[in-house]
Amino acid sequence: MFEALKKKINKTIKKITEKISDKEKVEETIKETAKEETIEEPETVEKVKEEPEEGKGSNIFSFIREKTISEKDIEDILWDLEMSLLESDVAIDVAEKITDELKNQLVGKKVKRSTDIIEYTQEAFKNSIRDILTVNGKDMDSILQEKQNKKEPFIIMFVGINGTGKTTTIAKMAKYFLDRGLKPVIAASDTFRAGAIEQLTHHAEKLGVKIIKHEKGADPAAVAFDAVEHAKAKGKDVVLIDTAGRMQTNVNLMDEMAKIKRVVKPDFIIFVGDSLTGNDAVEQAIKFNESVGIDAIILTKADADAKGGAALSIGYVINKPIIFLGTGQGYDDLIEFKPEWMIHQLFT
Ligand SMILES: Nc1nc2c(ncn2[C@@H]2O[C@H](COP(=O)(O)OP(=O)(O)OP(=O)(O)O)[C@@H](O)[C@H]2O)c(=O)[nH]1
Repeated sequence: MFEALKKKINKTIKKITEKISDKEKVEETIKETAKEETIEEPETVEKVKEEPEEGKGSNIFSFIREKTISEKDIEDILWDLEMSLLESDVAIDVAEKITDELKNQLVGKKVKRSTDIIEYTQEAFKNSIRDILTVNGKDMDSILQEKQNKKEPFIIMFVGINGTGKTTTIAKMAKYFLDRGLKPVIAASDTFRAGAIEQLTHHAEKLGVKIIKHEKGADPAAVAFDAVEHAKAKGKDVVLIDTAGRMQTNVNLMDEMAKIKRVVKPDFIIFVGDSLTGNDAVEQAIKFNESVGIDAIILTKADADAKGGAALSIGYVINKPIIFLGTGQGYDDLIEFKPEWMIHQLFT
């Protein structure tokens, strides 16, 4: 997951370290000290730099003369970084924020050893990524708890275009609530395609979850309404509403979403996007947020996503948190998304 993004970060850290470390000076000092201390001379400076773990060659790193990092030292490298982030489908605002924050945090720093540079640059990266990913929003668990206290069903509406993995995600969420001892019911409100109703029915049967469905072409809001009524009557805890996803630009579709919203007043609206589509997922999220209003994001197919551009950008751009990532086709392939989790993926 996110291997390409991880590579870009490591490459930038390496480039900054090489640029700031005075290579000639290091080589010279290594030779002198090797003579004085009769320590074994390393083959090349690069070799030592490739092994910056504690203890290994640590005396070598201390030979770099103290230096203050200047803007000039890193501007070209940050420019290259920004370009390569854009190539990875990182949104422009996010790519700019990362490079600006790196610049702010690094320029003026005094460094004595290349390990300082590695450490500072890594910290600067982590801080800027943490800032970008930390988006406050409605807390799903607190709302669920409130609804439980009131003995009312928690109503979640899922929006997003076809093919992103919305149906599979609804099934995964049904499993998520089942695993927590809650009783979900599914509303097949994508009545535009018969296939969607069939597919959802298949998942519901496999999970042993009740599905409320009407014929193809029926009013999606009526299906959602019936599911909520069913939940109230049968003491179900959560209503999971599927919706159509013809095209995010389709006015009728957005009207349909607005009608479902008006009729069932969902407690929580989740946008489901395919992380592999990068900037397209971000654009879709913007459109759905503008016309329906969304509370949180689930990004699917993160297991196959090397770029990580959508995961890094989508929450920041629409100012709504990613709450889960889809990581496979199985019902349990859903992980809670936390900024620290992503930082861990990128830096270990
Ligand atoms: N690898 C992987 N595949 C996924 C994930 N989520 C969904 N898929 C697959 O993506 C394909 C599309 O998923 P669906 O759930 O059918 O997508 P949808 O958005 O409901 O699309 P429609 O059925 O066209 O409305 C299916 O083959 C899923 O198994 C995921 O997190 N990882």
